[in-house]
Amino acid sequence: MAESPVVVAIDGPSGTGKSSTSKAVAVRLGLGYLDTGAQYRAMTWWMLTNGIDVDDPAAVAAASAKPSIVSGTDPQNPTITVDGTDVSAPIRGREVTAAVSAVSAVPEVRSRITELQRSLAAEAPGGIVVEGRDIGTTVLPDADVKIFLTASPEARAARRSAELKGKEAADLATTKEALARRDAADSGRKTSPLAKADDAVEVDTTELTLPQVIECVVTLVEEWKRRGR
Ligand SMILES: Nc1ncnc2c1ncn2[C@@H]1O[C@H](COP(=O)(O)OP(=O)(O)OP(=O)(O)O)[C@@H](O)[C@H]1O
Ligand SMILES: Nc1ccn([C@@H]2O[C@H](COP(=O)(O)O)[C@@H](O)[C@H]2O)c(=O)n1
Repeated sequence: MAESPVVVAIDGPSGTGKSSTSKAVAVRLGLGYLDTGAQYRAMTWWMLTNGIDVDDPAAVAAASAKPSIVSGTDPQNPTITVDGTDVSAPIRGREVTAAVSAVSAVPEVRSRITELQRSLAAEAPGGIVVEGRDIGTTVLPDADVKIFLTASPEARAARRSAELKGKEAADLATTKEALARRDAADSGRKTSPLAKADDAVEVDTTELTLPQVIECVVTLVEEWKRRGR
């Protein structure tokens, strides 16, 4: 008999390893993968490209229904398009990163993107790993397994700097400050802030390698399956 789908929610601040872990867990367990940060980045890219003032919540709200954002959920090849254009590269740029917390704080943006996330999760045939900031609390409060990843600010800044080396790299202190600023904005917004769900398992990844974090999450999902779903 085919196994029923499992829905895994992975939340946490920036640079804690959500994307790397979620993708690898999805591949290991044969699940879909959804990067919800990419959807907020895609919305932000569209606002910037279309000359919308991202610091004007009313202007962002009024435009938020316009772009068509489509996410592909194959963990081996996650995709994101806006009005048919592949935006996977530009959404990672400095301009989008600096503006995304302002755009994602707008309630109309969140309700539109939350709707997309819920339909993708419901459509995933064998189950899905969804990563973000509010998946366990708001988007999928009934997720089967909920994880909240953390890591020290130093470890997160070091990881991000290593990742950006040779691209848009800034010094470690600047990177740490930028991460702290984004986390503060994401945790402090009124609508659906970054938060750990009461029933999420917190995993501090500061002293763990990426393969150890992946193993830990796979074990939690397998334990959940063994308990009889
Ligand atoms: N446990 C770990 N040890 C060392 N490096 C790690 C670990 N987990 C992730 N990394 C590395 O840290 C960087 C950031 O990881 P990742 O993009 O998965 O984090 P994230 O939580 O999704 O960040 P964001 O929310 O900003 O997208 C990547 O280069 C990744 O390879
Ligand atoms: N569930 C989520 C996911 C993301 N955001 C916002 O998007 C930004 C970018 O996320 P990354 O994971 O790609 O770094 C993030 O800083 C949040 O502002 C969100 O609000 N909810």
